Amino acid sequence: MGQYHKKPSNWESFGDAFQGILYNCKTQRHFRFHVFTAALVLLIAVWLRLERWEWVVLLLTIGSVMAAEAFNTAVEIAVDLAEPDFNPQAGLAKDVAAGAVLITAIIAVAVGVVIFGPRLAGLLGLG
Ligand SMILES: Nc1ncnc2c1ncn2[C@@H]1O[C@H](COP(=O)(O)OP(=O)(O)OP(=O)(O)O)[C@@H](O)[C@H]1O
Repeated sequence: MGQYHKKPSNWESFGDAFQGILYNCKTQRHFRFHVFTAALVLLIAVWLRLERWEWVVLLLTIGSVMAAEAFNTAVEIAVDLAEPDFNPQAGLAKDVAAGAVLITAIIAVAVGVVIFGPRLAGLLGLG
C-alpha cells in the first residue's frame, strides 16, 4: 500500500468495491448488457419456477460472467496505465482478459439452453 493511502475501514473498503461496480455500470456497455440480460433471465426463471439446484447454477453462472467482465475492465484500466502507447503485449493482455469473458459467456449460453431449453420447448408444445 502506498504512503498516500491510509488503511480503509471495512465499511470504506465495501464502499470502494461498490464504487467499482458503479463505475462498470456507468462506463462499460458490455457490463450494462450483462446486467440487463441477467435481470431478464432471472425474471424468466421466476416465471418458470426453477428448482433449487437450477437457481444455484444460474446464480453462479451470472456471477461468473459479471465478475469476469469486471476483471476485464480492471485489466483494461491497468494496461492503459502501464502502456498508453501501442504495444502488442498490451493488446495481448487485453485480448486474453476479453477471452476470459467470452469463455464465461459461452458457458452461460450453454447453461441457459440446458435449464430453459426443455421448459420452453414444453411450453411451445415441442417437448
Ligand atoms: N496499448 C495497446 N497496444 C496494442 N493494442 C491494443 C492496445 N490497447 C488496446 N489494444 C487492442 O485493441 C483492442 C480493444 O482495446 P480497448 O482498450 O479499446 O478495449 P475495448 O474493446 O474498448 O473493450 P471494452 O469494449 O470492453 O471496453 C484490445 O483487445 C487490443 O487487441
